[in-house]
Amino acid sequence: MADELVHSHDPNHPANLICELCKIFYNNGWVTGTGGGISVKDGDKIYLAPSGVQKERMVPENMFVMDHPSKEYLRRPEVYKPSACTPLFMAAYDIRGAGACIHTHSQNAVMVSLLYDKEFTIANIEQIKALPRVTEPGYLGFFDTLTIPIIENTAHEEDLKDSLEQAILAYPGTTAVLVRRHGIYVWGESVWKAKVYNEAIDYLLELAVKMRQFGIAPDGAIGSEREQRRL
Ligand SMILES: CSCCC(=O)C(=O)COP(=O)(O)O
Ligand SMILES: [Zn+2]
Repeated sequence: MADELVHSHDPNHPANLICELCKIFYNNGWVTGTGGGISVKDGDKIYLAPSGVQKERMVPENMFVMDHPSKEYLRRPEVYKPSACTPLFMAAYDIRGAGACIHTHSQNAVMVSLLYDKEFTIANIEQIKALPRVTEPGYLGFFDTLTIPIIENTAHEEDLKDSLEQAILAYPGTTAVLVRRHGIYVWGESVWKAKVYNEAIDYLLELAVKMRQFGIAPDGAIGSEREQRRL
């Protein structure tokens, strides 16, 4: 097998990064119980994790490598199947030209998907400034509203492909899609941007759940929370 594709002493090699980042994600409760994962693109090569494994225990030799232009596997460990998230990751690469895509089973994402209908919105929170405008250069501002579409879950992860693609096209400004009762997909131009976007979004999802518990609308006008405190 083409082991040279995944063996490297460079900590920034995609096969090493996937293992390192999945440990961090596991410790955040984002990829526990084998759920979730991350894919990284390096030039024409797409690095993918195996399906159904403990994501925090993976080693570089477990990785699949796909040639993006031909969609042929350059490396395919025989004992595993590629992640069921592969068609979803491919949507981020094909439609948005992403450099990495993260999928988590964050409870904050699941809770928000239960509290909101078609889309999640939040405004006037400093952390929004970590997120990109996407349709134009630069980042959202404090007074902007972050909107993330929500799609319905399916019995099998790979069957989410069509609705995820539709959501990406319907929301050209989004860098994430929530999946009801399941989790979230977040992508970015590079692995580090995807990581930061996922962290910022998860922070905002958690905050929104807490705000709603206090009767504060996460996309409400500034000052409305003070009205709430006076009640
Ligand atoms: C309990 S995990 C169910 C499958 C799933 O939702 C997921 O994200 C993991 O898929 P993979 O094939 O990468 O293990
Ligand atoms: Zn999943």
